[in-house]
Amino acid sequence: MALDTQRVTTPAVRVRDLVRGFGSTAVLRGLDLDIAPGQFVALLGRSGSGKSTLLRALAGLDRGVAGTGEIDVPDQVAVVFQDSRLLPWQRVLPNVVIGLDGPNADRLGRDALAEVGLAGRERAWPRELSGGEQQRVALARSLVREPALLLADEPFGALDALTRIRMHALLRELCQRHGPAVLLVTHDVDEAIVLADRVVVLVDGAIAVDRPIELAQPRSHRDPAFLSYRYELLTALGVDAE
Ligand SMILES: Nc1ncnc2c1ncn2[C@@H]1O[C@H](COP(=O)(O)OP(=O)(O)OP(=O)(O)O)[C@@H](O)[C@H]1O
Repeated sequence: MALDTQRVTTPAVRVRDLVRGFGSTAVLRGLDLDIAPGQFVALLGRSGSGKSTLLRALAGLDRGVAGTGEIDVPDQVAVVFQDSRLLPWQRVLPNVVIGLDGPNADRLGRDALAEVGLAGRERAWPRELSGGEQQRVALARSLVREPALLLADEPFGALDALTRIRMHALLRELCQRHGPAVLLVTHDVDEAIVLADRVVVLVDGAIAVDRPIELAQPRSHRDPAFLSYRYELLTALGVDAE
């Protein structure tokens, strides 16, 4: 019983008093953030506010940077960036299962590709895929590892508006099925409201707004409640939301 209680209350991500800077410039100034297991959090902030710095810190990618504070993340963390970072000299399937051991790796990779709508493209080269398809492969490569935490830095930033909308639905579906905690960095307020259980806004190096999005899925931009979240978040970002 005590163990169960502990499991329910232990966050997937726990950040306390995180300070990160470059030279004399402080970027994160005592940031606190918890993300519950399976929770989808979108991170908004103005350009240069430190969103990628936070994500890189959580991913363990910034060891050279001066900083203090506590960061607890699960062992299994996957990261998706704006560009797919596929190896151009490897076909699609080997890109998905790269670094994966065991006799089932190829089968798991094929299943993951089918999940992202790319069954039959296992032997294609990355250059033969569209930008959206390459991001689908990047998602398959992440999810085949069943991460407890998915970190995504503007994963749809380079895609056209229609592809972006399709990718939103896909990401939401994949996350519901696989259940990782998610931290999605985005510039796009609507994307944050469409996808996230909770939206946090980074201002002056700390979380200034932490807003649960209490709308059923799928979410409509025309819903008055959607517009009210948009107004609040744009205002927090210092954008004239009138
Ligand atoms: N390796 C680095 N060396 C020096 N300064 C850096 C480095 N990485 C980031 N910075 C600085 O830290 C600040 C925050 O950068 P970061 O990339 O985290 O912002 P961001 O919120 O992700 O911005 P954007 O939305 O434009 O991608 C910026 O002022 C940036 O110039």
